[in-house]
Formats: sequence, C-alpha cells, structure tokens
Amino acid sequence: MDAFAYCSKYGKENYDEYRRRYRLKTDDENGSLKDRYDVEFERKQAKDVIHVITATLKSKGLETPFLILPFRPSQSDQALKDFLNLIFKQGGELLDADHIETVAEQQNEATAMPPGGQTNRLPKQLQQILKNNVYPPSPTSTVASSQYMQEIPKVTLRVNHPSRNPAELLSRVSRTLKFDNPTLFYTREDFLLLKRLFKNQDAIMDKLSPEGCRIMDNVCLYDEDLVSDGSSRGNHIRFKLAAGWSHDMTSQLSTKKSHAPDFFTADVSRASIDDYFIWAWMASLGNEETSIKKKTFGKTYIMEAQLAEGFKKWVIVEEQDFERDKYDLELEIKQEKLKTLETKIQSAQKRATTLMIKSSPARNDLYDITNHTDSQKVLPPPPPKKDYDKAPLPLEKDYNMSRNVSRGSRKAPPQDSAEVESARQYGETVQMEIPVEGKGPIRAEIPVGGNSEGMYIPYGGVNYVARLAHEQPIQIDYREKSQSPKRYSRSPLGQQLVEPVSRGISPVRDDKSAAPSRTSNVRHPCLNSGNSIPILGFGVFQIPENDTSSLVEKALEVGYRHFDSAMDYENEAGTCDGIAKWIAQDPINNKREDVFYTTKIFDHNQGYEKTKQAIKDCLAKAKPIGYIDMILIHSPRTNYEKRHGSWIALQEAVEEKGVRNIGVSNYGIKHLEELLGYPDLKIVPAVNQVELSPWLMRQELVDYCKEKGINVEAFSPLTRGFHLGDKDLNKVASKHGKSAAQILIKWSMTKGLIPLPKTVNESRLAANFDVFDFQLTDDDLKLIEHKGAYGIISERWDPSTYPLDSEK
Ligand SMILES: NC(=O)C1=CN([C@@H]2O[C@H](COP(=O)(O)OP(=O)(O)OC[C@H]3O[C@@H](n4cnc5c(N)ncnc54)[C@H](OP(=O)(O)O)[C@@H]3O)[C@@H](O)[C@H]2O)C=CC1
Ligand SMILES: O=C1Nc2ccccc2C1=O
Repeated sequence: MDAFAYCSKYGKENYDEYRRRYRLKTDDENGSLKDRYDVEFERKQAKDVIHVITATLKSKGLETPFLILPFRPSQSDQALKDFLNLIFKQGGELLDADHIETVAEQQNEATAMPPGGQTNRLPKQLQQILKNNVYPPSPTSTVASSQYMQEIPKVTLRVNHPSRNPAELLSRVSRTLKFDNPTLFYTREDFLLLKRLFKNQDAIMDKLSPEGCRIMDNVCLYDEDLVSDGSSRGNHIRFKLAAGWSHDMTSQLSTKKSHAPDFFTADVSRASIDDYFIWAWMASLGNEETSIKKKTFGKTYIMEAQLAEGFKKWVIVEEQDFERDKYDLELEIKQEKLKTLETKIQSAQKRATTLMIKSSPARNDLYDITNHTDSQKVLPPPPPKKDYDKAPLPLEKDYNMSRNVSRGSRKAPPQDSAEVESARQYGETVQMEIPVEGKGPIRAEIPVGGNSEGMYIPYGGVNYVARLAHEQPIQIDYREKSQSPKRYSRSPLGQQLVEPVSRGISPVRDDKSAAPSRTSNVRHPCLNSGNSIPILGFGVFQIPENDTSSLVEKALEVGYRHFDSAMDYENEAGTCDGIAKWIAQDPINNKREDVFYTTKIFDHNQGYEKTKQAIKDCLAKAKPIGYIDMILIHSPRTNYEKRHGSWIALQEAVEEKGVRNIGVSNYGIKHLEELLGYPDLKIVPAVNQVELSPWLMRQELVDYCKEKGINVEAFSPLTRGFHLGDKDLNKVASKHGKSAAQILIKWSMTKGLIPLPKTVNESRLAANFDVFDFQLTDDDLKLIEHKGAYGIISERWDPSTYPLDSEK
C-alpha cells in the first residue's frame, strides 16, 4: 500500500481540541472526572499478567481455577458470560459469575489466581472446552471463536516524534491519510470506512463506540491524571491498564524530543482479527510476535467505532518510531531523490532502446509499452497467433520412478553458470551514490535484502535501512511443543522421506500426473515452462518474518519442497533463509533444485518500471538461495497498461535468469484472455493461483487454464478452517481415518490442483503433508463437492472479478 506523508510545524496541533472532546465524554455532569476503571497497572505488570494467563491456560487448561479475561472490564458479568458462551459456542450457561475475573478487577495482582486464593475448579463443560481448543486461538484458527474472524484495515503511522496517546495518534492519522485515490486502498470498503473515520479530524472521537471511549479513557493520560504510586520520590506516572500503549516507549522518546518538525507517514494494510479481539490482542503481546511487532508493542490502538446503532467497525492503528528503528530521515530523503533519478535514467534508457528497436525493420512488431500514455489509448491487442503448447502429458514412468529412487543416487546436475552469475549479482550490499551536502556525492555500501540478523530494506520503498534491535525473548513458550513423530525430525540421509514415498503414491485422476521427486513429495512435471513443481506447497501468508525461517526449515524436514510467499507477506527473507539453512544442514542431499520457491508482486508494484525494481528486490531477498523458482503477479487489480508492463518485466526476468517461471494469481478468464492477447507475449503463465475448494470449484476457470496449459494452484485450500466442521467432509474423513484438513488437501490434488495449505502449528504441518497414502473415490468427491457454489472465504478478496479497463 502506498504511503501517505504529512509534515507539520512542531506544535500541539489540535490536541487541545481532542482533550476537550475527550473530557466531554468522561467528565460527569459536575465536570469532575469519573474514572470508574481506575485500576493502575504498570505496563510490565499488565504484560506479565497476560503472559501468565496465557501460559496457564495453555499448559494446564483443566486446572485453571478461574478464567481471567484481560479486557473489557466494563462488561457486566452477564455480558462476559454471553461472550464466553459465544466464544465456546456450546450453548447453555457455562459459567458462574464467580468463575470470571477480569484483569482490571485484579488490583495489581500479577498472577492468575483468583482473589483470596480460592482454588475452585472450572465447570466440567468449560474444562472440556479448554482441553479441546488451542489457546489463544489464532485469528484464523478453527476453534469456535474464530467464526467471527474478520479482516480489518490497519493503519501504520511512522513518526519521528511519538504521539502522546491514541487521541493524538488518531489526529495524526487523519492529517496524513489522503482520500483522493480509492484504488490505493485494499478494498473500496476500507477506503469508505477510513474516509468516514478520518476525513474529518474533529469528528473522530464522536465516532468511537462506548467501549472505544472507555479504552480511550484509560489510555489517554493528562497532567491531572498523574497517579501517585506512593513512592518516596513523589508522583510517579503510571499508566492505567490499557491495551497496547507503551509507557516506556513514549516517555523514552519524549525526553529526547528534538525541535525537528513532526514528520509522519502512514501505510494502510489489513490484518486478520477475531471479532472479539481480546485473543488477538493477547497474542500480540506474546512471544510469537515478530521483533518488529515487539518493538512497536504498546503503540497499537484498536479503534472500535460505532457508525450507527449496532454497527461497529474496528480499525487497528499502530505507531512505529523512526527514531527507535535508527531511522535516518536525511538518508531517506537522499535515497528518495536518488531513486527518482535512477527511475528517470531507467526510463530514458528504455525509451532509447525502444527507439532503436523501432527503427530496426526486423523488430518492428515489438510492442512498445513506453509509448503509451493516458492520452494514447492502447488499442485492444490482436488475438495470439497460435494456441500455446499444452503441458506435456506426464508419463507413467515418471511416477513409478519414485519407488526406486534413492536420494543419493542421482548425480548433481551440472552447475548452471548463469544461475551462479545471477546469484553473485545480488550481493548483500549495493553501491549507491548518495549526495551529501558540502561533500558532493559519496559512494556508499548499502545493505539490502533480508537475513537472519534482520538487515533489510523494506520492500516497495527501498527507503531505509534498519537493523532490528535484538530483544531478549520473554521466557514463556506459547507454542505447542512439536508432536511430530521422530521420523520427521532432522534425520540421517533420507530417513524423513522414506515414509511418504514408500507408502506409495497411487493417485487417481489428474493426480496421476504427479511424479515423486527423488527427495520427497510428489512432483508435477507439467509446467508449461518444462520445469516441474511439487504438487503440495506450504503457504506462508501471515507467518511472522521471524518465525518463518524455522517453520520453513521444519516443513522441509517433514517433506515439503514448495513454498508460497509474496512481497506482501513480508516474510520472503525468512522463507529463503529457512531453505538455505535446510540446504546447509546436509548440502550433499538437501539440494536447492529440489525446492520450489514462489513469491508475488503486489498491486502497487505493477507497471514495467516498478515491477523491474520489485523483481530486483525479490532477488535480493532470495540471495541465500540463488534464484527464484516462480514470480506471480499477485492480482489483476490495476489496469491493462500496468498488468502488461509487469508481464513484460517478468518475461525479461526469465530471459535474464534468476527467475525460472512466471505466472499470475487471482486472474479470471478475462484477465488471462487479455494476457494471452499481448502482442509481445513470449511466455504463457506457468500457473494461475486462485482460491479453490469444494465450495468454490470455479470449473470454468480451471478448465480454461488447463486448456491453455496453465497449471492451477489452490490458495486457502483449507477454507481457512471455515468448512472443517462440515458434516459430509468429516464423514469422508472418518472413512479414511484422516482429518477434514487432510481430505481437503487431497481433494485439491485429486482435482489436479496444487494446494498451498498454511499452518503455524508443527503437528498440523506434518499432518497436512501426510496425504499420500490414500485415495478419494468418486463417491467421496460427490459427497464433498458443492458444484456451482461460489464460496469465497473473504468477500473482500476476490480480484478474479476485477473489471477490465473496458468494463470500468
Ligand atoms: N494469491 C493470493 O491472493 C492468496 C494466496 N494465499 C496462499 O495460500 C496459502 C494458504 O491460504 P490461507 O488463506 O492461509 O488458508 P488455508 O486454507 O491454508 O487455512 C489456513 C488456516 O487453517 C488452519 N489450519 C491449517 N492446517 C490445519 C489443520 N490441519 N487443521 C485445522 N486447521 C488447520 C491454520 O491455522 P494454524 O496456522 O493455526 O494452524 C489457518 O488458520 C497462504 O499462506 C498463501 O500462500 C492465500 C490467500 C490469498
Ligand atoms: O495470502 C493472502 N491472503 C490475502 C488476503 C488479502 C489480500 C491478499 C492476500 C494474500 O495473498
């Protein structure tokens, strides 16, 4: 998402106005503060409480004497009971009021024990629920609470001077976001919501729900709110219990406040959140979070707006400090200028090349994208001259081969010198000329790309270089301990792979085309590029960058050989790092060429120039693994010129090596037709990655792709958990002694699709790969499939219907 920037003179801005408004809501009729939630927790204590609660719930759910909810203290007992009944979705009354405590009611208690040390046990029914669910549920997990999971807009504000409280933060967001271009937002709905909330600075507070006001009430600190902690040093400011507003970050920075003008930029993205965001909030305090998140911990405000009676909306607003990230504003401005210059040079070079090409009679059929401006409408392209070669049919021997292949027996292929060359090209640093005042240009080595030490240049911007501070992890392990069977652990040569292969792959239907590779997994030898692709991939969307590397490494140990990332997922570096580490474990047997790594270029990087740069950025992040197996255009949500420009850039990337296959994602038939009609088309997409499940079979699109030799990848193959409870699906699952998730993965493969399930859970990681020892029958398929249904999981993410230019 593009950034919006605002720069003001240093000053109080409209802060006083917010204060006034805020007071209106919190003062009583007599003008004195009515602070009903006057419970003081130091930030750290609150954090500790949450950690203890989470850890206790996870480790001994059954023995937890009380269920303690760290949020929403304004709720009545009845409301809490309703809430719990909804979360656990068991119906009926679950709890006595006695069994519920809220953190806010725990006066400075940093433990999860109920007052008075009672040790009442939870009612049986709740004990069962605790036993059978994972706590805290991830926003996308399948436990009952997650049926309310939704994606909401997230605004990230980067500032040089910290906001003093969320009210000021909201005011800054309002001054920063621009609403003149709806297409810069993920969805029109985000655009409309954010516009409604932030267009008018003065009206933001009026849009808060009563709960939103209560939270705001608790996190805004004014002079009058100073609370004595009784220490001899006199008044000591303590923050009230507040979700996500860091005391120490704010105070630390405010002491250093310089006189530089305020500067802030805002990014709009999206986040998945449970409707009852309590768990998500808890998770954000946990060990699982990335170090970036930890750094910004305490600077997140979840805004609950009420736009009409009963119509609530949430927006996450988070603040990051440039200063804390050692952000160098000067450097950024200089690099920004340099980038503009580079872009200009590149366009000039491109124009010059195009002119040369145009004057050459042999090349006069080349399509010159640089010639098209808004005033020069692009004519509809002619249809492609020939039908593209269908994917070569898989041979029977390809998949029989598996049984005899021993991992060490194949000779290493000859080294591809071009590949080595391209790997060398993307060094850890790039040389840049940076204009420095008074000194003229200096040549500097700028580190690029991600590595395990956290050196990176954020994608899309190439704006600043940040070294992430190493933070001491909190010593509570929230993750479930791996329940992977021994065979999946790091094992001697081939051991971990013996199981899936020796169980035999007897695919039915299109699954026939799968041929096992020498190392694991099955391969799908029919990309139209001539390359093969492992039929089952691991999707890494929403896996925090810091966790990605180890998860990918574990996935490789389990047998996965195919990873699906994207620039937008912000974990490409982690993915590549995991692959590289796995190769380093056993370089003789763990071969790069056995792994398939995909990334995607998001909408804001479409267009020839931007995609060229984005490809470079992707390659830089893929440096530890030398090359990229496939780059996809993430979605068609731009226009003809941009889509076309991107495709040309991708075609060039294949020619220049470094990228082996290219494809698209979320393309509908009309977008594919448009692409196949490019007059300068040289490469037909290897794949189209779209959402697919038995509730969204998209038969027409799948048939069309097959006819054109385009493989189809299935994203959200587990329907993000939404249908895992389906009765018929579970019937088939019990028949095969498999889980509903395994049946869905098998369904994709049986249909000739390439599923990309995601999980952060190690035992599910192994289970999701354990799908090669059974077959689905016609009757199974009949029972599972909902032909003609159009069950998109997230209504807000269906770019395959995005209008062509002619439909706009
Ligand atoms: N091109 C595009 O536009 C898109 C691409 N994708 C790709 O597809 C991948 C997968 O899609 P995604 O949307 O994540 O959805 P999935 O259908 O893969 O579902 C993931 C969810 O299912 C849960 N889960 C995983 N395994 C199991 C299991 N065995 N039993 C129960 N629950 C399970 C996960 O929870 P947990 O992690 O806690 O296990 C997570 O909540 C993405 O990672 C991405 O690579 C996805 C969406 C759009
Ligand atoms: O994996 C993805 N999930 C998404 C949700 C919204 C927009 C893009 C994506 C992905 O690419």
